[in-house]
Amino acid sequence: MMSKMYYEQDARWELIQGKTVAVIGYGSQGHAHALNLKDSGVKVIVGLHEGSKSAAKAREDGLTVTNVAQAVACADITMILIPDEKQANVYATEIAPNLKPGSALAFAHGFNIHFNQIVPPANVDVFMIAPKGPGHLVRRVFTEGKGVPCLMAVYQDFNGSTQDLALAYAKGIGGARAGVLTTTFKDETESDLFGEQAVLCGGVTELIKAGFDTLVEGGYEPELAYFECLHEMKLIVDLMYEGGMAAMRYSISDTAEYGDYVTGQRIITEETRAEMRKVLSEIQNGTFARNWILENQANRPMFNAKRRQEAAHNIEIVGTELRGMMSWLKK
Ligand SMILES: NC(=O)C1=CN([C@@H]2O[C@H](COP(=O)(O)OP(=O)(O)OC[C@H]3O[C@@H](n4cnc5c(N)ncnc54)[C@H](OP(=O)(O)O)[C@@H]3O)[C@@H](O)[C@H]2O)C=CC1
Ligand SMILES: CC[C@](O)(C(C)=O)C(=O)O
Ligand SMILES: [Mg+2]
Ligand SMILES: [Mg+2]
Repeated sequence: MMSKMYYEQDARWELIQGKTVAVIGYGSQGHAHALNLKDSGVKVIVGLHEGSKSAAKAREDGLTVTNVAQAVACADITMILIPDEKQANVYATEIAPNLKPGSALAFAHGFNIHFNQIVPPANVDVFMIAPKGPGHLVRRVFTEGKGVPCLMAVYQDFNGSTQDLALAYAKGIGGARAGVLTTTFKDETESDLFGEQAVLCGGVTELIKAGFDTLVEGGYEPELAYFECLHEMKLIVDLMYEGGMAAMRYSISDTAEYGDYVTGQRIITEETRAEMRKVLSEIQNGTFARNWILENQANRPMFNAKRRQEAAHNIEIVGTELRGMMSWLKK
């Protein structure tokens, strides 16, 4: 059975009204949560470290900025929105010693709780509101009067109303305009990691590059390969986003639809599906989390090398040139 979906009218706004939210971090999610909450009438303090690059931006945006310890000390809700790999250390040194008993600790992703990198004290509420979209869209769609759907989970219910508090928080960032689905920290963490690795980020970028490389190796112009494999991806995904696969297939030619049916399964084969199951099991058994934690402890040798290699791929060079000519992409 489908989990219950909550909307704005289900939220008990009085639980967050008059409260102070410390948003720790002012990056992709941080700026969106802080600004959306402020626009919803919630008191927000942004907590950042000494010498933070984003502090000036937060102040320019009209927010109060302090160090992390001070922000946490006066907060009723502390939302941790710094990178996952930095959270455990900042939690131990600056957040835990300043958490008010009876306050709430909140996350937008369950990694650190689920994999035991953060173990909260028993006298706080612990919840998650995880927007199912990038932070910049969480802000953009809010300013357009819409919202990004969110997952909601409660890990610890000290005050007895943590789920209602979480829902009020989701309303404050605009998520309840689109719908808020209940889940657990475990299910959000595992499904989010799987989705971004196998489908949304890892899967899609490798698929696009493989298509681009095949066309270029076949003698076609890189510009043509870029339009075909990357640019048009958004247009096709937009149709699926709006109406599912059937709506996309309604809009494309029957030739494309026939090609879709006969070729798709030659690309995503049983071998690919078996590998997906392996990826999922390595997420579930903690192998991925351990590797990511160790990679950071080693100062990211693999991550940094891969970032450099990926930036040098021909599709990025051609894409930068072509996007420079797309007047509609310029601010
Ligand atoms: N990115 C996304 O859209 C999504 C992210 N999430 C989750 O949200 C959380 C935040 O991710 P994301 O928004 O990508 O994070 P970002 O990488 O965008 O966070 C960067 C922010 O954290 C600050 N920061 C870095 N180190 C510290 C520190 N030691 N103390 C205080 N502030 C610090 C940075 O400051 P500085 O100015 O110095 O760089 C910057 O303001 C994660 O749990 C993630 O999994 C969930 C859904 C989607
Ligand atoms: C898809 C990547 C994501 O999970 C997200 C934007 O939802 C993330 O961790 O950034
Ligand atoms: Mg995600
Ligand atoms: Mg994620």
